[in-house]
Amino acid sequence: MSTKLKIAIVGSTGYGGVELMRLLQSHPYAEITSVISSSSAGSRVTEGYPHLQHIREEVLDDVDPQLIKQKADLVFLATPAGVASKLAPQYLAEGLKVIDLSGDFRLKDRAVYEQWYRKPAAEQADLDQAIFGLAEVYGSQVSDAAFISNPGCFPTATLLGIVPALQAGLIDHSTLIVDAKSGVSGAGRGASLGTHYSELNENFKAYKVNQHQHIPEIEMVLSQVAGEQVTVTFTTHLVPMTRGILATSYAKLKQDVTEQQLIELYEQYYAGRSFVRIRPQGQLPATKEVWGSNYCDIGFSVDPRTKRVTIISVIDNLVKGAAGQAIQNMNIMMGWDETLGLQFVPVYP
Ligand SMILES: NC(=O)C1=CN([C@@H]2O[C@H](COP(=O)(O)OP(=O)(O)OC[C@H]3O[C@@H](n4cnc5c(N)ncnc54)[C@H](OP(=O)(O)O)[C@@H]3O)[C@@H](O)[C@H]2O)C=CC1
Ligand SMILES: CC(=O)N[C@@H](CCC(=O)OP(=O)(O)O)C(=O)O
Repeated sequence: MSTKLKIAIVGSTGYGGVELMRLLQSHPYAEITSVISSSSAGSRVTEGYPHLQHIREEVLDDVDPQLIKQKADLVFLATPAGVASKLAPQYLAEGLKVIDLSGDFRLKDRAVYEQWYRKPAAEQADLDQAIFGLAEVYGSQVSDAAFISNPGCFPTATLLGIVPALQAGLIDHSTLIVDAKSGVSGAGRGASLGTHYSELNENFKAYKVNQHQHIPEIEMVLSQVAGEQVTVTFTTHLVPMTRGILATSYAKLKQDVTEQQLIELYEQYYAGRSFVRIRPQGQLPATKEVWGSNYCDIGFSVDPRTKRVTIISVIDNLVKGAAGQAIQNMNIMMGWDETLGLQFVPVYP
């Protein structure tokens, strides 16, 4: 390919933005041409992130859509909730492709967004344009898109773990319970009481119980897959580690199924997809086994006593849960192999 796709990153001073910068360095067909900050335009990326000494476009630009249009073809938005709903329509109007990492365009019902995010929702016409970028479930829609709403980190791990079993009619969805744990980088770079060292270290806590904004996103997809309304009990926990999400999903089985049958079902469902790895019988995944990579690893345990299945799925929240999945979506949008620039082996130990 002679000319590379030009990329702008809004929110490049945050964790999602900086992870996009790290990953895009090794993309063969894309190059970063603008890094953008709403609060520090004119300063240098390396002031906040000295590990990025080699970045060529290191002076931060402003969020101005016309400036970005001159410099880029595609914009990643890695901004807090409530920002992309205003910026994305402006970038789309300039003819830019947009991939939003926030929750602003995932929930198609404005009232549901406002209930869970407690912010004004995006306009309905913009919501209708945005394709929910869970490629392993909605692949063909992603390949036709110019505007992608990247899934949330917890929904990515949870949905990839549950969807094949639900679609095959193997689980009673009214019994679904999901227990999810995240490393602290999931909360972004900003300091807060709940995430500073002495609150987090040697500690393990549940948060946003029955109030997490990812509950309606998980229910939206599971309801589409089941063809009827699905509700879940979903509890998030903060773990004193930097990266990683582990989701444990429990459900009653509707029929006798062995672990080997589940493995075969999932391998079939994800055939041709590069980033979901199904573990062999008796092996359950851990967060370190996907650290720094775009993989989602899934393992099963069936309990014949309770007739329940336990599904464990793990991702790196900043890669498959955010920047890596966003680049995977960019690759699919552009008609490229989904693995371009993402063929990392997890960092271990
Ligand atoms: N961290 C994670 O694991 C994941 C995060 N996400 C989502 O991705 C988005 C980014 O998350 P993350 O990088 O962790 O968050 P951070 O808090 O680390 O960074 C967000 C960045 O957004 C920029 N920003 C803030 N306000 C505005 C504004 N009004 N206009 C433009 N830019 C603004 C800030 O940069 P500046 O002040 O320089 O403009 C800031 O650096 C969030 O919506 C988050 O929920 C999704 C999946 C996983
Ligand atoms: C550890 C931690 O605090 N994680 C965040 C993830 C937030 C996020 O990614 O939010 P959106 O997907 O809605 O943009 C949380 O649980 O709220």
